Amino acid sequence: MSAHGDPIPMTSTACGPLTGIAEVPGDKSISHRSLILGAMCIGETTIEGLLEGQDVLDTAKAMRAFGADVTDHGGGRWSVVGVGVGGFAEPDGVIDCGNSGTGVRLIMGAMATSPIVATFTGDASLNSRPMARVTDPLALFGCQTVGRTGGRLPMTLVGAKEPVPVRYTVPVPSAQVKSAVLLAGLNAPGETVVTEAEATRDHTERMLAGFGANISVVDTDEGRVITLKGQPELQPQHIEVPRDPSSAAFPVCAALIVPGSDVLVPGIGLNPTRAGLFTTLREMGADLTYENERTEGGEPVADLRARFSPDLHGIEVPPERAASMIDEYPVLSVVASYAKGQTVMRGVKELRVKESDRIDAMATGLRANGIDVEDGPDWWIVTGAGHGNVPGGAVCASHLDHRIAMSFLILGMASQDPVRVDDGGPIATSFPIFEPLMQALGAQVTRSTA
Ligand SMILES: O=C(O)C1=C[C@@H](OP(=O)(O)O)[C@@H](O)[C@H](O)C1
Ligand SMILES: C=C(OP(=O)(O)O)C(=O)O
Repeated sequence: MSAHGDPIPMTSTACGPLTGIAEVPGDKSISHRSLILGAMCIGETTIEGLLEGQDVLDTAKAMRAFGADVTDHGGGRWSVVGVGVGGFAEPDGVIDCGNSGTGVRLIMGAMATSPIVATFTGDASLNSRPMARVTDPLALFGCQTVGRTGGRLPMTLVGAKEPVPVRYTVPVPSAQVKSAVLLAGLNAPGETVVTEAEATRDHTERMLAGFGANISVVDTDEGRVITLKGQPELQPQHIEVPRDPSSAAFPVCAALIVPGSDVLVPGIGLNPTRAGLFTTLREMGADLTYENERTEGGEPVADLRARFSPDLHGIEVPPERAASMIDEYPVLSVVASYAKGQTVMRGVKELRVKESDRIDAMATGLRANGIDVEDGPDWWIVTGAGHGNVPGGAVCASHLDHRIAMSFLILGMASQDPVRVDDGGPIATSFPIFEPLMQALGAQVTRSTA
């Protein structure tokens, strides 16, 4: 089933060269944070280029339920009139975050130190994902949780009436956990200190500083130590959301594997905590260049140019790079299928607790399409068939996971036989224009009967 309706079976058939300009939508991580931080200011935050994917729309709806005035002005322009730090109202109904781990975990953090009660739920995928990783540190602030066995949604949070600041070391590499603790720390008096052994995406830290919070980040032997002074008065901002590197990954990877392709993907955020895929692809021999490198809104940005790359070869992806490309492993495994030799991916246990078990979903679907994949608890190895030799021909389950659906559709763009996915509906959570954008480049992606 699709995340929000009937399943949408889709087929991808080998196509001629992909050419043109691929303007991918706004960054999903920054879009969620723009709405949530906007809701925590007094005054009006304006946003340009907001991702209007279902995940972010569900966060917008949630911010309204907590009392913020969120308006869609059309064309990706939005405004949020916030209620201030600690000003969240108690929602009347259940907060449904749909398919979005980022949405639910960040919102739980944002409400955990206010004296209100809120109940959260999501779709079948989200309701099977671990939430104790967030509710455990939120309990240290004084927030109570009642949920299903195993720390799953639906669950109710009773926000702390008299929150205390927290010192917390994040036990898994997760920007969502780090961000939930920082957002909770906003309404606790004194200093909240979060340590992460491995650097994860740092949008929350950068944006909190932009909104006027007193926040510092220090690199130590234990990792990154983030100190936030509680109870600031956040200042409303104007935010221009950069285009999403995780969405850019799809047209970029498609261009690398389809003979004759030459695609420009302009204005992509290349924050080092997000850009690991592009480094990896270049190490694999991809013809991928950064043009017009510049800084926008404090973030490094470039236009990516990807051309067909006939000499791709497998590599061992450094495990310490995993956090900076965590959402891109599914599509990397597709490029690895077209490379010569083995692509070895280790230190990626977190892939098993995303919208689906992404190692299992990709390994099963790639094997069905004639690719050799081995996998273990926190590793997997793809043995490439090389250009022209990827059989294809299978129907793949997308498991309510947008990145799995898009990855298999990319696989079919250069395989011997078409590749089908049982449900492309979840693509709308993060990349609602994927289908027309890829078609405009020359891809043959169609809705079909599976
Ligand atoms: O903070 C964020 O915006 C995100 C963090 C990552 O999740 P984890 O924190 O679970 O690694 C990533 O997979 C997700 O797509 C977005
Ligand atoms: C993991 C993802 O998102 P989330 O955790 O927000 O559901 C993703 O977009 O790949």
